This record gives sequence, structure tokens and C-alpha cells, in this order.
Amino acid sequence: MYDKITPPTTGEKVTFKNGEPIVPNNPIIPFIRGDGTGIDLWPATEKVLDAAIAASYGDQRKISWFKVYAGDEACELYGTYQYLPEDTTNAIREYGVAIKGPLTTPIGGGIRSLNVALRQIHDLYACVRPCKYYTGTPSPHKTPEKLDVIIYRENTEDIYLGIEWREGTEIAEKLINFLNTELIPATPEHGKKQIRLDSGIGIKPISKTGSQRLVRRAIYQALRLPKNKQMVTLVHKGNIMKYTEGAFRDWGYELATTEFRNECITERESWILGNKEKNPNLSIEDNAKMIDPGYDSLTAEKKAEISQEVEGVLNAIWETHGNGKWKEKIMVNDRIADSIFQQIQTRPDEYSILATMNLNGDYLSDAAAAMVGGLGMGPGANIGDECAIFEATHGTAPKHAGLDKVNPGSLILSGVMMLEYMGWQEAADLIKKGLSGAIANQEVTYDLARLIEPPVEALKCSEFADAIIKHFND
Ligand SMILES: NC(=O)C1=CN([C@@H]2O[C@H](COP(=O)(O)OP(=O)(O)OC[C@H]3O[C@@H](n4cnc5c(N)ncnc54)[C@H](OP(=O)(O)O)[C@@H]3O)[C@@H](O)[C@H]2O)C=CC1
Ligand SMILES: O=C(O)CCC(=O)C(=O)O
Ligand SMILES: [Mg+2]
Repeated sequence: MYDKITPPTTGEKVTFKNGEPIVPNNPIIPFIRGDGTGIDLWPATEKVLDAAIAASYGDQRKISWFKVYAGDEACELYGTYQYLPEDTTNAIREYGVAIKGPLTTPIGGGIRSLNVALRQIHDLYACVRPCKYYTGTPSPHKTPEKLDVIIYRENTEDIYLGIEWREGTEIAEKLINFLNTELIPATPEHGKKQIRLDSGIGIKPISKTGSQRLVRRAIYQALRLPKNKQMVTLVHKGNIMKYTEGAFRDWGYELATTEFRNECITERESWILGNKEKNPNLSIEDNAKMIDPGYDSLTAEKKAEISQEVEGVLNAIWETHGNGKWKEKIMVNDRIADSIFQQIQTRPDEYSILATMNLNGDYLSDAAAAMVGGLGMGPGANIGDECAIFEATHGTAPKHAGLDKVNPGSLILSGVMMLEYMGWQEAADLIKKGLSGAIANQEVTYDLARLIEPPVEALKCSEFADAIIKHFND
């Protein structure tokens, strides 16, 4: 079945039922070492995962690792330009759960991202990136411990669909002419806008299906969190791009208030109910004024719309959510993308799950990781209904490659996410304990060592892995 790889002789496949993995005690897990610093990160990660599993379960549980190839290593084995062989995608499909190091993507020309290709091929529509502070981690932020968010980033559309045409090509020119002469004039709201002929063109599709399945996963995750963290924030730039970013927000709210009606309350609904709770005799119009401070200067039509909204909410959910019952529900709100970047810094503890489209989530996950110690501490997972691939938020960091230097914390914590996904919580907890112990003892790699005052001597990547294992016994 495979051309150049051979699965381990012992172990079984992970299977899936209703989107959840069923994990045997000896799963076969494909791994991609990765380009650049992958050569340093993967051995450190494998060592820590194996040690934690052995310490937690003895010989009752064990991963049989299955080496598969992508990126530079794949070209060495399979030949020129064979960056993502079918062997690799077939193995990931067959075994269901995989983990990978980073893979290089050239800028401008060259191959399209292998990382993105893997997410697309396996329909791993939710990119899940928790940003949580480990005590003692040096951070550029004053109160990093207040940040504890999980970014749910849509992982298959928006810029990831990758539909674009280079400036000057026949199709780009054809498309620009079609837009300028037919589509834009046919859409009155676009006025006299025209696209310059020397433009590259990219298409940014945001679908209702893609948005809602992502938000659905985010809400399910919120249901698993403690009550005070049950909050989902829809991140968008809907003030500028109404039918893509704005639609993402609207579809998110629609899902929350239909499929999860009993579990969710929106922020605006909470204001309407809260106003009536404080003053049971409040008129619909006065309530409308309170939820929309600019109410008095609105048109009659807009005022009527807001009053209808208030009346609609009271009629629909006063019985089920009123009299403070809404405080027990998942709070769904939304924030404009630029604003959320400052909000997570100025009011980090007011956020929990951030549901985003693709590009916003890409930026936001690096920025949030920086607050809790940097990219060396940023884990991630790409989750679909019948497959999952775990990988760090960062890339190949080529200038550090092969130096046994970079922080493996991000890939190790991605492994922790994998263990949790598999239900192997004891091993996951042991690694978190070891990591916390190493950091508290200032046994850290260069990226964290340079932030500590006074600076401490940095451990190598491999030494940090050993330190984590040593601190299992703290
Ligand atoms: N999922 C994936 O595989 C991803 C792949 N990429 C690809 O990676 C390549 C390089 O991208 P680039 O923009 O340089 O971004 P990187 O994330 O690879 O690196 C940027 C900087 O982040 C810091 N950093 C990254 N990883 C670690 C780590 N493990 N420990 C400590 N610090 C770390 C380093 O900062 P400093 O030097 O200041 O210490 C590094 O120079 C590109 O080809 C890009 O497309 C990018 C993102 C994700
Ligand atoms: O695939 C790449 O090169 C970049 C991917 C990326 O930035 C991400 O997954 O956050
Ligand atoms: Mg990124």
C-alpha cells in the first residue's frame, strides 16, 4: 500500500465515531520531523512524550511512531519536488492522528504551503491554539498570567483557499476587466470603484458552512470549560468587509442562538435582559435606548428595528434566560479584529475562546503566544471530524536550525494537546508538571533565558527536554 515507508509492526489504528477519536492502548501515530528546526525539535518532543507515557502507564500504553515524510526530507527520499508524497497523506488518513514539525514555505513564488495543504487535504477545519501562561515564564507583558485563551481559527478557507492570480497574467487581466466593466457597475453600492490593471487578485471566500462548523467546535469547547471561562468571542473586521468578515459574525450568532439556544446568551441579549431585571417596568423603547447609546440620533426606521430586537429577545428568551438565568449560559460576543489585539493586552482576563477566520487567527495566535513567553511556548492542533494533526504555532526558524538551540516547548505542548485529545490525561498532566518545574527552576532555552533578569545561562533544546523529564518527579 505504501511506496517507500513501512508502518510499525506493532500497534493499531485510531478510529473515529461522531467526530471523536477511539484510541487503542498502542496507537500507531505518523510523525513528520519537519524542516529547519524540526531536526532539533522532533527528537526532544518524542523523548518527552515517550517518557511521560511510560511513567504514567508502564507497559499498558505506548505509541508506535510511524515516520512519514514531507518537505526537504521527502524530496531526499522521493525525488525532486516530491514535497508531500501520497504515502504521507495516505498514512495520515489511515491512522487518523498525527504530529508534525514545521515545514518551509517560500515567499512570493514556489510551492504553496505544505502545512496548509495538509490541513486542506484532511479537512482539518479547526486550528486550535491555546495561549496559557506557565508560572515563572519570563514575558514582555506585565500580567501574562491573566491571559488564558484558546484561539479557534478557521483552517480551510479565507486566504487558505489560496485562489489568486499574479499581476499581469492573462487571467488576472480578464478578471479585472470583467469586474470593472460588468460586476462592479452592476452593484450600485460599489459606486465608481475600479481595480487598477496592474493588480494581483486574490479571492477571499468565507462560507456559512465553514464559519458555523468552526464556531460549533468553539462552543462545544466552551461547554467543557469552567463556568467563568464559558465565553466565545467572534473576531472579525465586519465593519469594513461586511459580506465576508461581517457574515462570519452573523453566522456565528445565528448558530449560537439556534442550535445552542438553551446554552448560549449573546452580549446584546444580556444587556436587554439585565436592563429589565434592574427595572421590571422598563418600556421597550427605554430598553432600546439603553442598549444603543446613539439611539436618539437614529432614523425612525433604525429605531423601530432596535425596538423590535428588544421585544423579540424578551418574547423569545425571558422565560428561559431571564431573572439572571443568562449568567449561567455561554456568553457569545464579538470584537473587531484590530480592537481584540489591544483588548487581549489591556484586559486579558475578559476573554476565553476567540473564534476567528483564517488570517485574523494567524496574526492573533502569534501575538497571544508572544504574551506568554513567545513562539517557543505556542502549541497547536488542526482538528477535523475524522483526522487531527498536531503542530506548533511557529515555523521552521531557519537561522536556528540544527543548532540544538530552540525551545521545544511549543511542539511538546502540541504533543500534550494530542495526549489530551487521545484521553491520555495523566501523561499530559505529567508533561505540564515537568515543564512548569523546569521553567520555575530557570532551566530554559535561549528564548526564555534572555528575558530573565538577570539573564540565566540557556539550556540546549535537548537539555530542556531532559529538564522537563527530570521535573516529572517534583
Ligand atoms: N506550521 C508551520 O509549519 C509554519 C511554517 N512557517 C514557515 O516557517 C518558515 C520561517 O518562518 P518565520 O517567519 O521565520 O517564522 P518562525 O515562526 O519560523 O520564526 C520566527 C522567529 O520566532 C522565534 N521562534 C520560532 N520558533 C521558535 C522556537 N521553537 N523557540 C524559540 N523561538 C522560536 C525565533 O525568534 P528569535 O530569532 O527572535 O529568537 C524565530 O526567528 C517560513 O517558510 C514559513 O512559511 C511559518 C509558520 C508556521
Ligand atoms: O504554512 C506556512 O508557511 C505558514 C503557516 C502559518 O503561519 C500558521 O500555520 O500559522
Ligand atoms: Mg502563522
